[in-house]
Amino acid sequence: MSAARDVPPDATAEPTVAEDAALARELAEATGALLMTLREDTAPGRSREYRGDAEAHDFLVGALARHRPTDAVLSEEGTQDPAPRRGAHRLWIVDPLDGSSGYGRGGDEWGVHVALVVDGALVAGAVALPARDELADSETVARVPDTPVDPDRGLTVTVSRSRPPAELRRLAAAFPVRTRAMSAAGVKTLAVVDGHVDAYLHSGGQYEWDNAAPAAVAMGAGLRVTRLDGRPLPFGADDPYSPDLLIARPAVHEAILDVLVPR
Ligand SMILES: Nc1ncnc2c1ncn2[C@@H]1O[C@H](COP(=O)(O)O)[C@@H](OP(=O)(O)O)[C@H]1O
Ligand SMILES: [Mg+2]
Repeated sequence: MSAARDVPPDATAEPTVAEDAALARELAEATGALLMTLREDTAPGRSREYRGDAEAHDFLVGALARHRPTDAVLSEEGTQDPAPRRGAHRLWIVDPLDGSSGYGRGGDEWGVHVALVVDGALVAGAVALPARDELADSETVARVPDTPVDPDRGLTVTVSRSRPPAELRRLAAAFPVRTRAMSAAGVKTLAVVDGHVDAYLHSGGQYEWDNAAPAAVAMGAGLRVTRLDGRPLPFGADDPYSPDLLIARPAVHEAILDVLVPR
């Protein structure tokens, strides 16, 4: 009997995308539960925020090491040295606690992000918003209907509460724009996925851990996710800086890019 036949057919096979998305969901939910318990056990303030960041990171990265021991991980709270993840075939990009200052204060606009990039392409992700009882993953999220833009009604756009994008003014010159300020990238993204707003627009900077899992869920829902010039978001770069983003259903995405990127 050959050595190859001693190995069960799928023993060395990679997990499927559905298995990776299910793991992302399971770990986002479990990390969120840990953060809910910590929030109940601590007083509002910076100490709760710092403990949330650190304890969620330790739990999530530990769980990934057990479930996917050979995969690389980029976490907001982990090492910023790109060497261990450079060129990784499979790279998990996680934000153990996005919207950490709101978490520290005791609000509900915060979340847990878990995403997987394979050979530089975003393939799966999950976002948990535990204080809002929301959990979504790229495989099971419902498709958003691509309703056309009504130019008279205009668009509702969610933006950072603390750092609203300068591009809003250019949009508002083209059609009526109502803005909805929210904290945390996952909160804003799920507001688009749930149809509460038409688009999430951000500029002025972010990091791959802020938008990888939200982007995966949004793409799973049939939304378009790009930079503000229409190029794809970067994932797996040595520098995890991610300058800007636009998440919207295709008809809205096109209408906004028509304004922002004169063609
Ligand atoms: N201009 C900027 N530069 C760097 N990070 C930014 C940024 N604007 C937003 N972010 C990050 O993106 C996440 C969502 O921000 P916002 O709530 O303002 O939309 C936050 O992550 P953290 O909460 O994990 O730090 C925040 O730090
Ligand atoms: Mg973040």
